[in-house]
Amino acid sequence: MSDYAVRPITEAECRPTFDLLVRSLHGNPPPDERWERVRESWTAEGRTGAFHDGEPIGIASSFPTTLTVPGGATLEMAAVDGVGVRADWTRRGVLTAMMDAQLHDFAKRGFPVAALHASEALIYGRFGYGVATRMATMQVKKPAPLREGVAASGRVRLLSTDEAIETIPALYRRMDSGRPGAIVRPDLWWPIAFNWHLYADGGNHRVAVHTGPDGDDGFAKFHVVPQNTYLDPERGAALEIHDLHAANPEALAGLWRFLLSVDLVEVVNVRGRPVDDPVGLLLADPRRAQTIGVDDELWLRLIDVPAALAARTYGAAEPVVLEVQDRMLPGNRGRYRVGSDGVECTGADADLQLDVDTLAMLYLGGWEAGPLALSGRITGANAETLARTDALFRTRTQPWTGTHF
Ligand SMILES: CC(=O)SCCNC(=O)CCNC(=O)[C@H](O)C(C)(C)COP(=O)(O)OP(=O)(O)OC[C@H]1O[C@@H](n2cnc3c(N)ncnc32)[C@H](O)[C@@H]1OP(=O)(O)O
Repeated sequence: MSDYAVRPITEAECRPTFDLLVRSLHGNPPPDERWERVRESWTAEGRTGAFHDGEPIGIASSFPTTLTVPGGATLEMAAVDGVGVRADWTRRGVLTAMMDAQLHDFAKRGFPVAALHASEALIYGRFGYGVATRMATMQVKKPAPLREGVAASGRVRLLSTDEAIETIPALYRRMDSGRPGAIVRPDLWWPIAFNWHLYADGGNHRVAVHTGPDGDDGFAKFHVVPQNTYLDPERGAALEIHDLHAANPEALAGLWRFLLSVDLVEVVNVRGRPVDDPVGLLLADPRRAQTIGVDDELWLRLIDVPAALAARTYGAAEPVVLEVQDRMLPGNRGRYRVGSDGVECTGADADLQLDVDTLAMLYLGGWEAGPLALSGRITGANAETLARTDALFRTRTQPWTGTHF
């Protein structure tokens, strides 16, 4: 029998579990004033803790949102936003116990999918999470003027902290990209993930908004980091973009034109962009923009495989029969016939076998079946079956979430 208990946290346990999370990520727990700004975002609902003698030793937190899937439908999603185990309790199965409790809780509450961003890539595959979207890190070296003829006729203005907190959530809501992988940012996301960084003690980020003919249609949150030193006093700063969303090509170009024009900056860095981000194509000299890394973004967990498979659309191809394994949620095990006319459970012979984490990788269209087979994640398929799988699962745009949680 274990010497800790895993259970939902109470309201009184919100702050100690938040502090535990922050400490597990090597941060400093917030003083009272900062805690006041985020406490409404960290309620007891959806938070599972591990306790020893009444003291929290682990936390696995989540909030409800929705995920856009290929074809444009949205699915209720549990967003796992904070996982940590106290350093003196690690590698004793605390996370495993919390994940088990959390997955069954999500199933009971009717979430067909869950997702997270992983601090390390070795942790979550064992619990059935697979990398469903990837993100690019890009760097633009100045000077980097836009290509002649790029339409960027709108205006960009900087917001005060209060204006940003007031206006950006509504602007983001209006900019539904329809891209597979996008999520709704619920009210509780903003204080903890966006507003927090606008205050001097949280990062001093600035927010720029683009206005086109129909009103505000894009924004960028950024932060300028000095790079000058005693021996190199004139070195330009690095401008780091933390959140960039545009409703149309003109807004995207207008925001980039502004960000690349900020004085005393020699380089603009941006993480978390879609892997098909077009910034290089906007520039007169495309080599000024480089993709310097591609990382995993959204780790997706299919909680209810039949419901998730049925929610998305598929390309035109003959059906494939997938045989799915799931160690933690055995109800998902089985064979599914996936075709352009829909999905059904079947007793037919399987065309290929895969685990539920690999199915999550295919699900939003972020991976081709070939590399998944070459790496042993898909078994039993010949080249024709893999081509058919791609024709069914491939999406028009690369999936991208663009919201960190
Ligand atoms: C969604 C998010 O919030 S991501 C943030 C995750 N949190 C952090 O990174 C904070 C710092 N780390 C921690 O708090 C903890 O180390 C955790 C949460 C990552 C892991 O918690 P633990 O209680 O140690 O995990 P647990 O003992 O259940 O380990 C389960 C398995 O995963 C493995 N594992 C756990 N963490 C890691 C890791 N960081 N790297 C490699 N393997 C790991 C264990 O070795 C174990 O493997 P086994 O089943 O083959 O023996």
